[in-house]
Amino acid sequence: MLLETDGLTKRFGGITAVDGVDFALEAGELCSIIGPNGAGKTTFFNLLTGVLEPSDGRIRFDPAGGADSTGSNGSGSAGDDTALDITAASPDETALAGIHRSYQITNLFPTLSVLENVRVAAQASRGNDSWKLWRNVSDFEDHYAEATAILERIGLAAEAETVTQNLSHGEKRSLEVGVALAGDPDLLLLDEPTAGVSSEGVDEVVALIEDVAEDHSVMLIEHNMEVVMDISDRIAVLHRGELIADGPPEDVRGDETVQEAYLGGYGREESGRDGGSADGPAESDAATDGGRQVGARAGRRADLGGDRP
Ligand SMILES: Nc1ncnc2c1ncn2[C@@H]1O[C@H](COP(=O)(O)OP(=O)(O)OP(=O)(O)O)[C@@H](O)[C@H]1O
Repeated sequence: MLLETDGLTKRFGGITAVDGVDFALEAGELCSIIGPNGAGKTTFFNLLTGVLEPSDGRIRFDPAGGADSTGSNGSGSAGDDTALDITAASPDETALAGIHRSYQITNLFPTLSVLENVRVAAQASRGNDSWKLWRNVSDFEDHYAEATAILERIGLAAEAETVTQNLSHGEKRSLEVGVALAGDPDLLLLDEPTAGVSSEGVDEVVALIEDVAEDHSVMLIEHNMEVVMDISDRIAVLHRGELIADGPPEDVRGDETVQEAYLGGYGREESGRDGGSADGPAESDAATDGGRQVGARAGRRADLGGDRP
């Protein structure tokens, strides 16, 4: 197990934003967190990254156990000796432990170049030592090389010298993912990476998430249900701070409680149109919906393999 929460709770005065959540993530999973506005999704991310301290409960993170479990279907446990208790960790500490995050509202340096945004993140991800004035010049070269490789991966190599504020909204969201990738985290938390992105841009951001999920564990907050149903290995549903469902997309889509709390009929219509396929929307349906190719994530892995720097 890579990440485990046990009774995780956050209260703000009389509001319980996250309410006794028991959640676990296996290494290599892409798990989407969905739920209505105010369900507690961002608060959950804020707890996992140390932005907020829990009122109750515990968070454990086990990159070593997670690494061991890759390929063996999660034999490690966050209860093993290698697990870190990050319940009270600061954002710096969770980042150094291997949890990086992108934000709902863009969090880039607008006047720096695209390359500089990633290079600075690569430098910062090495911890405080990398800021020392007498640091080795080869550190700069390493950070530069890492940033360049990340730009290749996120499709922004041609924009390396562009001032960030001149990027399109979709490109900025991709760059956010690039910044989160710097320092090679074990777990990436992506907060609404497609928010505000045009339909053509959504395709690119989704392809990037799928690519990144090939060699990282990913948790994704996303309101676009087509994206969520398409790319998730698993979906966890929060409602009024409680985890009301947690399972594969087809199970969550068919869950009556989830339908009532959030989906409001989504997927029932899909089942009617595509003959009840459990693998998500049919290709023909998706082609009329923004032209985006859909299909089970596992089915696309072969296409994506080997393209990365
Ligand atoms: N710092 C805060 N102080 C007080 N209440 C807060 C704070 N942050 C969040 N809340 C409350 O906690 C609840 C959960 O909010 P949260 O932002 O986590 O929901 P969400 O599921 O991310 O919503 P959205 O989809 O709209 O982003 C809401 O009732 C919200 O008003």
